[in-house]
Amino acid sequence: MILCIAQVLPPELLADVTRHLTDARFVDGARTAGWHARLVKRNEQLSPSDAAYADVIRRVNAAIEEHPLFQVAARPKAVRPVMISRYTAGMEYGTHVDDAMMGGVRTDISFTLFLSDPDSYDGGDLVMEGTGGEQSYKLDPGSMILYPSGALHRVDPVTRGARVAAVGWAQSLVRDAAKREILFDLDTARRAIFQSHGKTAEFDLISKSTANLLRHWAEA
Ligand SMILES: O=C(O)CCC(=O)C(=O)O
Ligand SMILES: [Fe+2]
Repeated sequence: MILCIAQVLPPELLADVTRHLTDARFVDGARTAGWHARLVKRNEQLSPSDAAYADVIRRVNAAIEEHPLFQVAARPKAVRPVMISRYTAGMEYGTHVDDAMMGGVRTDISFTLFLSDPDSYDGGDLVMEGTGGEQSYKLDPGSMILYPSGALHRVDPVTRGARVAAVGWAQSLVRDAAKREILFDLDTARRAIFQSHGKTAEFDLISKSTANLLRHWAEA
């Protein structure tokens, strides 16, 4: 399941993070890629030595992890600290698959939280390369896409301006993407029932099934 979530960063936090990043120190991004991805990775990343680094990462991670849709779509067990990446003109990240393990975390879900205004740069689409074709994404600043870490993907070359984004990975309590989608659908349905009819008997039954499936499937 690929899911786009709008406004994960509230406008004040987005403005704050963007301001911090304007004159922050970025370093070559190749150092954090696996050996094969390194061959096609041409970008920059916020340096851990930058004064704003710890604060930016902590606040962006908190906003992502607190978001109710992220919680219900990802069922996170562990979330890696985000990397802040920047692509200026000529930079790209060619086709690759993300490493399966990062710092002891199994990567089930990858995510990109876009930070730049899409009008401020050309190119830089995140492209998912599925067996059925390609799908491109370029979201508004503060919005995030979640996608399965097992999928081939790339970032198209930036031809003007700069594309800045926070990228990260999560291990899910529910390893199987199809099971996560069932739980997500059930949760969405029960919330819709609650919105329109309140805490009905149907709501209780779907809530019971959602909770019991999670009990079956969660690897705590
Ligand atoms: O910036 C993006 O949208 C994705 C970057 C990416 O694929 C990665 O860092 O592994
Ligand atoms: Fe990637």
